[in-house]
Amino acid sequence: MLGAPEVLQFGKNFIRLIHAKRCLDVGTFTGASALAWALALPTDGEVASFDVDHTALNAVGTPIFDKHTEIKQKIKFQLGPAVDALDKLIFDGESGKWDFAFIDADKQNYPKYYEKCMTLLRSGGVIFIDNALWSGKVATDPNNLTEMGKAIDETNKLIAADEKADNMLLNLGDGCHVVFKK
Ligand SMILES: C[S@@+](CC[C@H](N)C(=O)[O-])C[C@H]1O[C@@H](n2cnc3c(N)ncnc32)[C@H](O)[C@@H]1O
Repeated sequence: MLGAPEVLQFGKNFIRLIHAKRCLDVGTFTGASALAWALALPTDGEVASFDVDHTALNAVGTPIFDKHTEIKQKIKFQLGPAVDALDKLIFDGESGKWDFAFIDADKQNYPKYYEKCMTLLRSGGVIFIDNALWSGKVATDPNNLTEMGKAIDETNKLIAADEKADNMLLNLGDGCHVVFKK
């Protein structure tokens, strides 16, 4: 599912506010979130977008990106598990060199995505975690969560307890957990 338009717009505003140049996009789907970040970045900005499946990207996003090469040249779409891709960036010495991350792939891996994106972000960088309220269930029905809901709840608690971060969990879209790396 696409990120909610208000979440994508909010992210674009943050990217401009923190003068971001390098964005991690965990979960490509059609490429809508990668497009949003690319539109907010300067000409020399870059988005690394990860997904295990490029069916939706090829069907919906690629025909649009092909017509707009100035946007396409800012985005690198990588096929494969995002955990592996983030680990490779860390292995390649990319820690502390990214400005913004959007976490919006498989929910079970959210805690791992959070930790890896925190490693990759510079001080002052920002992470958005999408679906952080999980239709409100993490607040209203915390004892009856699915495995996906439990992973989101775990991530929210991990963030709240993280001394390396300041955070705000917003009722925006399906919940947007905004994290500031100190
Ligand atoms: C909610 S969609 C992403 C939507 C996109 N961020 C947007 O706003 O347009 C989630 C995506 O995560 C991908 N995904 C699922 N498991 C994954 C994994 N292990 N690694 C990378 N991507 C994964 C799915 O294939 C799906 O396209």
